[in-house]
Amino acid sequence: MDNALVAEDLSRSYGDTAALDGVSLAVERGEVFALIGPNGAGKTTLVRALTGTTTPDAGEVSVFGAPLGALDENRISLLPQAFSPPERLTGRELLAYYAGLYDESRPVEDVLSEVGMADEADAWYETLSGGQQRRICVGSALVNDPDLLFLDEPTTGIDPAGRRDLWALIGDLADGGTTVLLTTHNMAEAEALADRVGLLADGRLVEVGSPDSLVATHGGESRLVVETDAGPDALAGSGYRVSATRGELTIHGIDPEGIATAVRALERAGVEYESLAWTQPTLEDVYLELADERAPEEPATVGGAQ
Ligand SMILES: Nc1ncnc2c1ncn2[C@@H]1O[C@H](COP(=O)(O)OP(=O)(O)OP(=O)(O)O)[C@@H](O)[C@H]1O
Repeated sequence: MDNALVAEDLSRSYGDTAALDGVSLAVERGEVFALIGPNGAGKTTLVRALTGTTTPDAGEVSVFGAPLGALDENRISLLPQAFSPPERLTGRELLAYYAGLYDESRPVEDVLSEVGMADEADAWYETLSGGQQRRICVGSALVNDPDLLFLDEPTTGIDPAGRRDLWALIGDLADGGTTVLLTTHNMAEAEALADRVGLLADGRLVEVGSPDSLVATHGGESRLVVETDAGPDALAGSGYRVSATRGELTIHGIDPEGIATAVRALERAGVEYESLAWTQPTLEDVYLELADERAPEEPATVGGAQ
């Protein structure tokens, strides 16, 4: 396998906190790998250990087959989560400043247009909106045309249209052979971009797989969500597994071909509803299941097995 990045048994503690607890990971060349996990799981620490911006207590990192210390810095780039650029510079000047740090760099104008900032390029960075600033930050990570790009929460604060533009840009970079490792709290982002997703929890990589395989293994069942004031007993005796939250009944385990029958059961039971939505499990369900961010919700079984 042709790996861009290999980490073996990385550990990093801050006092009593084990931010990384034996993380091993390999990312193939040209792959987009998304790290997800709750606040404090260790994602930023892992990115920092992989880029040499923090030194792990134990473990090894190699990039393009060489130890991190021997790497040509022109080949990698990091968009950190927190970015404090020099003050009193415009977006264009900032990108030119970062471009000047490399032996070879891309034309600043090209990068400005890629991140959608060509029109605001002459405004001072500190006067830009949060999302516009984040776009300039993303641009600063692209000026050296890296082979391996680390993006720590790249789209935080960016509006939905801008986020889609950045997803397209990241997709294009990957299609062009750039390896991308990103962290995100946006599961749609991970699902849209990543070839593989790794879930970090308490400093450990607890699950790695393609979005589809993770959803198939951990996502749970398809379901029909009914917007109604009816309670969970409304379908008693029907054999459906039903759970209720305020204003909603969820009928679990409904495949597309079972939708019509479930709707007839609702009508037979006299359940009045505002809307119906059939949903398939997503990466968000996987996340909630694996990261255990909510108490497990056991659907009440009404009237026996379906
Ligand atoms: N410089 C530091 N000093 C002390 N503790 C730290 C430091 N950096 C990280 N930690 C701790 O290490 C743990 C992992 O933090 P990290 O920032 O890597 O998590 P994260 O998954 O990136 O979180 P978030 O999603 O909130 O950005 C946390 O408990 C954090 O408080």
